[in-house]
Amino acid sequence: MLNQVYRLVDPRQFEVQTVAEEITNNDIIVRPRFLSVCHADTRYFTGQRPQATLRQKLPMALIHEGVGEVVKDPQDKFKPGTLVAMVPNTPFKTDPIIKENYLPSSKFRSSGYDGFMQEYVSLHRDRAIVVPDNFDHQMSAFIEMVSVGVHALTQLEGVMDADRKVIGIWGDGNLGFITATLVKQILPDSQLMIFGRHQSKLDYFSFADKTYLVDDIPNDLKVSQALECTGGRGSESAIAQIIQHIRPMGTAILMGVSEDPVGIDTRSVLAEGLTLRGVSRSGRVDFQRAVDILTDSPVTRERLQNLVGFTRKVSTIQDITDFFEGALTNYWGKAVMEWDV
Ligand SMILES: NC(=O)C1=CN([C@@H]2O[C@H](COP(=O)(O)OP(=O)(O)OC[C@H]3O[C@@H](n4cnc5c(N)ncnc54)[C@H](OP(=O)(O)O)[C@@H]3O)[C@@H](O)[C@H]2O)C=CC1
Ligand SMILES: O=C(CO)[C@H](O)[C@H](O)COP(=O)(O)O
Ligand SMILES: [Zn+2]
Repeated sequence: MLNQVYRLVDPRQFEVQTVAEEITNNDIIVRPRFLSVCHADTRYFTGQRPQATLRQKLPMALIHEGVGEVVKDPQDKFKPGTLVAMVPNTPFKTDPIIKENYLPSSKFRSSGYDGFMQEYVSLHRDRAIVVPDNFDHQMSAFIEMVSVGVHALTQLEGVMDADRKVIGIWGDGNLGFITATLVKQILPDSQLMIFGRHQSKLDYFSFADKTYLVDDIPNDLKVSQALECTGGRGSESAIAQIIQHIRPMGTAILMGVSEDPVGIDTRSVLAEGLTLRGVSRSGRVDFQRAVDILTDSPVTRERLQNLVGFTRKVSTIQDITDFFEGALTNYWGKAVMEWDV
């Protein structure tokens, strides 16, 4: 198949390249419909990754969050027109212990391998998860990020001690909001507290039990377990506050990506017997659990629809560039493009 792939060739510069692709009987062809931007994509778009990383990874199609319509299935199992969420992680090996998203042999789209900004995406058939008809399409575009939140909470469930009284989330942006909605479904008996930098963003977390600005947290406040959803330089102070406010032997799940190493007060981590668990990306099972939670919970779907922040139809390279520039200045919510190239 000859495919048109929209690749970032240099920071802020996209180019369409024609690529010959081999399709096997195990693949399906999907036409992308709604695509959502992750911070990882904006770091490539703006050239915030180190020069050596950019040299190694570009040219590359961005975007690892999206839904599309099945165009062709050689096995006729997916009907043409079926809406599917595309799983960006493509494993080539299995391991009894290491999950697919942590296997070094797996390929992750828009991080070294072409993402979803293509005319057609060829997917191994187990990388497509059917999206129910009653899901909002723009919200469905970021099911990948929901699956990351699901993966984080699944990891927390496996690691944490019996104290689930208070779950604290640091970060008042997209990942914090998604993870917060999931805490309400996965740990419904826990009190949910959000710690953020912007009152106007914290106001969106109306379903949380309590929200705090990070410079106004009571000294004696304690959380049982914590999730860090900040990233960048903000991770350092968020992790420091988590260490200060988590109960002894609590678990902190770290999700925010920082370009430079951040300092951690290991003396306190040791003294209090804390567990720090890193979480990155997600696998097929997390996507399926995410879709199941959304299917069973209309209120979660409604909350996540509130996270659609900036949308636009894109048809040309100029539209794509303008869309990414717009996503950079968008204050609240996910940037979702209707892919019409
Ligand atoms: N592990 C994974 O698989 C994934 C990781 N990520 C990463 O998660 C991070 C967050 O992504 P996203 O939610 O989309 O980004 P957002 O910018 O939407 O949200 C981050 C929010 O956290 C706030 N913040 C910064 N520092 C602190 C702090 N110390 N305490 C509390 N809040 C703070 C930010 O405020 P301000 O803007 O003022 O700094 C911002 O409002 C990024 O690094 C992203 O790359 C995203 C997806 C998956
Ligand atoms: O966003 C993510 C998953 O949804 C990850 O943070 C992202 O894949 C990290 O990739 P990179 O190493 O290219 O920054
Ligand atoms: Zn992402």
